[in-house]
Amino acid sequence: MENTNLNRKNEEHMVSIANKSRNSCKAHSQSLSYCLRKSKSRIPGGCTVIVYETTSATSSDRPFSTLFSISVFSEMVTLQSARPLVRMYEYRPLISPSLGRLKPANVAVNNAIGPERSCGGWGFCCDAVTTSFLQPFKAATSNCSAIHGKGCHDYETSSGGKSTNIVWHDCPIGKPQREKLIQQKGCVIWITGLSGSGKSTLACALSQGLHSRRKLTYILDGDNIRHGLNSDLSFESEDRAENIRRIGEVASLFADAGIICIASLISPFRKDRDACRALLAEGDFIEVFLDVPLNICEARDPKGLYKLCRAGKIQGFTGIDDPYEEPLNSEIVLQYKEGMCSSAIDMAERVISYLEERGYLQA
Ligand SMILES: Nc1ncnc2c1ncn2[C@@H]1O[C@H](COP(=O)(O)OS(=O)(=O)O)[C@@H](OP(=O)(O)O)[C@H]1O
Ligand SMILES: Nc1ncnc2c1ncn2[C@@H]1O[C@H](COP(=O)(O)OP(=O)(O)O)[C@@H](O)[C@H]1O
Repeated sequence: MENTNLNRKNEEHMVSIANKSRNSCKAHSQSLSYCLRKSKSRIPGGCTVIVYETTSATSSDRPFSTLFSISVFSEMVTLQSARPLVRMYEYRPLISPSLGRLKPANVAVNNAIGPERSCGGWGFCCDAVTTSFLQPFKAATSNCSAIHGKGCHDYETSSGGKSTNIVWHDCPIGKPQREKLIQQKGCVIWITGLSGSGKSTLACALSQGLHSRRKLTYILDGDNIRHGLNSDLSFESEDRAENIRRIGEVASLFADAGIICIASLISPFRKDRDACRALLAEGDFIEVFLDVPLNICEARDPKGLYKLCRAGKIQGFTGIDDPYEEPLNSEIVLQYKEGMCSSAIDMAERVISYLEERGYLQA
């Protein structure tokens, strides 16, 4: 009897937060799990959440995405019998920047997994009231049993890379509270382009333009970060990927702090940029492609690096003997046209207008 009441209560709670989230998603075109996280909705104790891959879907606007299904069950599910309270779908990148390649699952919802068969998908039970929808993804590692384990715990531990038995701590002061305080919305402006395309100049003009409007920014410039945090990294492709991953993670923390973070780095590989995009809520990652042809960048050559490369003194230089994958769907493309290049200030104003139109310059 007690259990039935608990299940009914859970069911009502989950349906109400799902409805609320769907409505707010419509309004803000944000992902369901993000909305749930943002609305601080909680999965009730005793529920099971299963996240699994529904289809591998690639389309022109979501080239690296997979459709995932998130199902919430009212209790610890048993095979065959389970009917989810709520089922949601959401696109997620195939590659998780912090967890590597996500493990594809092979379960159908009516063949839902229980604790004893946890590795068919990413199931885990959540008992702690602090569980939020962010965590199924954070917790989704190949080591499902560590999550599902022997049942519910007071604290749900998860794994991330080499860290095991870690617990996500929440605080009532979150991004919205910080944003209200500084009257702006945290986001990442990701400037990509060849060496010499004008990334650092644009980043600086943008920071100045926003500063004069009393908006808080911080620049993460590839060159600068390689002097400190990333000084252990070379220009080999794995190290470039790690450079981008770290800067993406730091940028997302800045955005979470409510700051307009301007990341300016070559970031030559699409999948690395898309992985950084996936760290943020929809809309909060604004990719700016400085589309300047190689011959113009080479003619500028402010650091003399192209000359050194042509002289054979530098190997693996982007655009010469190392690849640059142009973005396909940048929010903003700033193009160099037939001898015409807008000034950095004009370009910065275009980005600022974009932010203004989308409400990022107010809380
Ligand atoms: N091999 C090679 N290829 C490209 N760039 C090189 C290389 N060696 C040194 N540099 C200098 O490093 C700056 C690029 O660093 P990033 O961190 O932005 O690069 S990456 O995103 O990891 O590809 C880049 O700075 P920018 O000119 O500001 O782009 C160069 O000054
Ligand atoms: N909009 C622009 N028009 C003309 N020259 C520019 C523009 N932006 C940057 N530059 C010049 O191009 C060179 C490279 O700029 P920089 O910002 O250092 O590029 P990156 O950071 O992409 O290597 C510098 O000499 C800079 O003065």
